[in-house]
Amino acid sequence: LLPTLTKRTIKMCDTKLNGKINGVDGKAPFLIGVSGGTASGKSTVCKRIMEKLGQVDVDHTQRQVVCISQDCFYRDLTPSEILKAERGLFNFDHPDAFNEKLMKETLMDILAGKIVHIPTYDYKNHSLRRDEILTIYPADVVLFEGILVFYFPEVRKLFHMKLFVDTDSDTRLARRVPRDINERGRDLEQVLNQYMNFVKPAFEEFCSPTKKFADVIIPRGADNTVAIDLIVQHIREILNNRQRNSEERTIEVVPAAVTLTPTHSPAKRANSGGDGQFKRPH
Ligand SMILES: Nc1ncnc2c1ncn2[C@@H]1O[C@H](COP(=O)(O)OP(=O)(O)O)[C@@H](O)[C@H]1O
Ligand SMILES: O=c1ccn([C@@H]2O[C@H](COP(=O)(O)O)[C@@H](O)[C@H]2O)c(=O)[nH]1
Repeated sequence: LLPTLTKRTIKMCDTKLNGKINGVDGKAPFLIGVSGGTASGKSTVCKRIMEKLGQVDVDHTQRQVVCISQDCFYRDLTPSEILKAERGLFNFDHPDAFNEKLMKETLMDILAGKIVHIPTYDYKNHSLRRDEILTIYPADVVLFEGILVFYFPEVRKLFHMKLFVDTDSDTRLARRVPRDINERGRDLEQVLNQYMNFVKPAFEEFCSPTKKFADVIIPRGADNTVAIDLIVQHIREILNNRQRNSEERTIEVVPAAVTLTPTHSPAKRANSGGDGQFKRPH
């Protein structure tokens, strides 16, 4: 006797986490790089995008859009470098300050649909906080923001879309000073010295030249609501298309607990090319 079959429609790459892989079934997340000088508004632009896509109040495990800061990929400093950093003599705006390998590997893991764990960054102590780990769950859209996200070719080529937040340097300095004093434990003299010795020259040498790689340049950062709305609209269209494509790729399968011989399987007959393999509908 054949068991009664319950047909169930699943997506091609149905997985354990919320029934989806990368948020978009069987597809890598849409990876967006967001660069720009210090205090240009990168994080604020990302926050606006998340807000407009209705993500801010969503539980972390369920988010369709997530944002990661490149600052979580600063490399560990040697003891002598820590001493330099404490005296304001370490260049945190130079590409060598970052762990390029880990950055690339983590983004590749994200693109492969893996859950990744990254430490947070402690600006006061110039070090990664391995006691405060962020868990990044698979999402449909991943924003990766930082001053040098387009600098490293191997990282740059992973992005599906590249944004550059272009805010003039006076405005950036005027925003960095209070932020670093209020949030990052600096005093005025330290902020200005670091800016003149490292931040400004490194911006000109390493960050600004990467603007040419951007698909979209956002003048005035988060003030530019027109640009942000257009980007959000574009992301929505991409997500809708991917969703539509994944629905077209659905197949019918038999519940795993039911074992059938191929010739007697209505489900198989409906989807089989005669070789016992399920086929995608055309
Ligand atoms: N459009 C804006 N108007 C006023 N303040 C802003 C604006 N965008 C950002 N800021 C402030 O400037 C500082 C730096 O912004 P942030 O988004 O953190 O820049 P980044 O991520 O590029 O370093 C923050 O204190 C933020 O609140
Ligand atoms: O220990 C540190 C690490 C980094 N910085 C500065 O941070 C900015 C990058 O962050 P933004 O949010 O893009 O401004 C970079 O310019 C570094 O100088 C630091 O001061 N101390």
